[in-house]
Amino acid sequence: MSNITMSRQFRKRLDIDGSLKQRAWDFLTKLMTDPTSPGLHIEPIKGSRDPRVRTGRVNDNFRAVMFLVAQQPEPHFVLAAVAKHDEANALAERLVLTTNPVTGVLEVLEDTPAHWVPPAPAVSAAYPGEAGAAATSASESGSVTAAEVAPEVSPPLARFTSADLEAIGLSTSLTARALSCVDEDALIAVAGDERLPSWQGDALLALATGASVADVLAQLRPAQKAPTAADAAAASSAGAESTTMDTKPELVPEQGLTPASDAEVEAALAQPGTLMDFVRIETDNELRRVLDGTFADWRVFLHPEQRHYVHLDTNGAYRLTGGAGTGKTVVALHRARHLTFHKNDARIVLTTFTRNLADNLARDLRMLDPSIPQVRLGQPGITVRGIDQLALEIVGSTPAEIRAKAGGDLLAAGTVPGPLADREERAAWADAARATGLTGDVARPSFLISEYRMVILARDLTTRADYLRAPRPGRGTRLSRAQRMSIWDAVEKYRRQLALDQKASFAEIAVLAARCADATEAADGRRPADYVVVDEAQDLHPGHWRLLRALAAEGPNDLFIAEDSHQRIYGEKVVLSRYGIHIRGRSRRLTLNYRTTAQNLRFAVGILADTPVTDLDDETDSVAGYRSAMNGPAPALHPCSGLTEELDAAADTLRAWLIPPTKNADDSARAAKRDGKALAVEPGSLGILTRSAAQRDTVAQGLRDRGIPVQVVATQDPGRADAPRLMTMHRAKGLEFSRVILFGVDRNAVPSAQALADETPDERADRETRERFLLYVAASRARDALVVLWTGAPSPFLPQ
Ligand SMILES: Nc1ncnc2c1ncn2[C@@H]1O[C@H](COP(=O)(O)OP(=O)(O)OP(=O)(O)O)[C@@H](O)[C@H]1O
Repeated sequence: MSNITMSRQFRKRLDIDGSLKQRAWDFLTKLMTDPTSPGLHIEPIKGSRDPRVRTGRVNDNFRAVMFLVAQQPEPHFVLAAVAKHDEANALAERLVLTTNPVTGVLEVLEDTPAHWVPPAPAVSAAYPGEAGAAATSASESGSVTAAEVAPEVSPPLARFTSADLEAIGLSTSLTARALSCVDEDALIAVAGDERLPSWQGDALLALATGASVADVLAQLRPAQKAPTAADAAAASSAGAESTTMDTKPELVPEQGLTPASDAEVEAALAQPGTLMDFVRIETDNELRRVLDGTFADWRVFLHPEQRHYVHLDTNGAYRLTGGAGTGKTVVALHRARHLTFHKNDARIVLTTFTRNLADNLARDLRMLDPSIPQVRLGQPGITVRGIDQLALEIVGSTPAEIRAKAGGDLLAAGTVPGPLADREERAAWADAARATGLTGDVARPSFLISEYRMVILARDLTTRADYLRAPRPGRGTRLSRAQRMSIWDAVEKYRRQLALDQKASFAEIAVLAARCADATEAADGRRPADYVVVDEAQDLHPGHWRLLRALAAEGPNDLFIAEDSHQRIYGEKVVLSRYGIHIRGRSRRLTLNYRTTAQNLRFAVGILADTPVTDLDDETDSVAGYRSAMNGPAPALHPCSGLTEELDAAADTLRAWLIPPTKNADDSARAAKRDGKALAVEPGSLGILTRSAAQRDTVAQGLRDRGIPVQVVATQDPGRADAPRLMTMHRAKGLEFSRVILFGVDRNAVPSAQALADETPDERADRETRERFLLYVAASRARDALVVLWTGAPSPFLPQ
């Protein structure tokens, strides 16, 4: 038997050449069960820099390059690479398994001075410095600042000296390169280099976006004391040789690398930075989990921050926020899985805003770990549901007598109400307002729906007297006593009608479900879940929060909330403490974007334009430190003169993306894949997003007329890979695409003039903010490329 640890590069290579995967599975299972098996052909390499290096036969052409790092109690192999025979042997000669002397992170480095240094960054012509010049300067003075390197510009690392960067464990040459970057794009080119250990690129970007040296070290070495300013100063004045708290004389030397001892390797495997690039595999099941499916980093290699929040034991409700694409959903999935191991027979609810998003969560959870039971509510395992679906299930499954008692004013004699569609809900309020003679802004269905949801249901008000007295925090429109009286008349009328129809809005069903869960607990002492994990929480309304509070008893790890206040596109702002959910002091933010290129991210953040945003704790939320390590083209902005031209532009863009297959397409695709180059995109990974459903249907017809088939995604996603997906911006919430066209981003469409007109004057400002957030959500769905089209005047939300 043996243990194996697999590097990200090794796993990735198997995906580039899919046929290797089965062979790798055979090789690795054999290696784990009997490392002495002669079929493995494990051989040391003569003259290798690291004496522990071995190669093994994966198939006739390919060999694995690995390190045998321990023999006792069982052999332990660290798999570094898989490559063609000769390439593997050559690599094996040069590779060294080492640990970073400062951070203790495991690193596989080539023992050649140049290899791990990324190509020269694209610096502007005005920039006088060279990486070499910076390095010379650093070695002469012991420390050089980015501002010294490029005095006439404001480099992203201007706040730091070379000693600062070296104190984190970055090599002298990488430090020089990073400090020589005059703008963010240049730094991303350096930091995003695939060959760098992941933690190093991330550390550079974190420093560039506001983190301190101490912050970076605290994340990478959580158990150790972060250096103080005095430590840093001492390190700086002592020069590179003594900047580290380690006793080693040199920081990440680039030649003459010292192989790490077995004990150092063992210790490194526990470091969060190591787990960004390495995974230890001890069982067949774990091996299957790592190898199965297409390569998806998120299933195996988490950022140290993400890992922290997955494993964190909380004292009660906990909130994780972060910009679009920072991996909140990934953390929610891993955390739900982690909680299944937390206690025997744990009952976990993983929920989100819509049924479609819940279907995606269920799919991704299966992808993450098919062995985790996805179960019905109340059973051991994970129940994945949209929050409204969950509410309906609870109401439906509560014994009739308990439900009847809990229902009170909201239920017709213990029935299970049918949910009202949005349209029906608006009509019911319009009828109630008309019937009771309610007039003015407060008679608008949009106002009444929100008053009912945010005040009456939120506080479970059942009498007129309660409503007349109730505080209405956060409501934009002030109400006189007479207005409240009239509104209550409308509420009674609305409720009577719904009781007759045996219907209820989803907001009412959520409150009913909360009451049912409370009543069941009072009757038999048990709530439906032990732990609740909720994603996309920024859009939940007070009824949802009451339900979430009622699902699991208050206690450690009871409620984990993933949200981004900048993506609130549906409901009004909610402050959780008003609903018995206390997160003060238990709230953190993710900042590394894994989805979008830095160019798209900058554009999406530009849409927010410093709009003041408060979070579920009523504290200011910001996008500080939000960063991406991926480079791509700048978003393309196309003004058009009319609908025809806009449709032509969309069709041309899609055609260019959907490169038509040529005679030799198969060969070139295979070659591109083998070389790790980008392929022409899958049609189903392209997204076209519109502000309204009507516009979506116009675009569908327009594109089909131009010979481009599209899949219109309304409620259910057909999920076909053979045509671009067309949907509203609202429907795209929580999704992602390789490339996106935002269609019709005109002044009247975003913000939607119709949506604004629907609101009372006092509620209009919040609605406008939500329209801005909607454009931010839409723009942040694109991974690689973003095209924005409009006719006439552009949306005022587009960044200049
Ligand atoms: N550790 C990781 N390694 C690689 N990819 C990751 C990692 N974490 C997240 N991703 C990828 O980044 C993308 C965004 O992740 P995710 O959907 O979890 O972000 P999010 O914060 O929930 O986004 P949004 O708020 O926009 O819904 C996904 O493609 C996901 O697979």
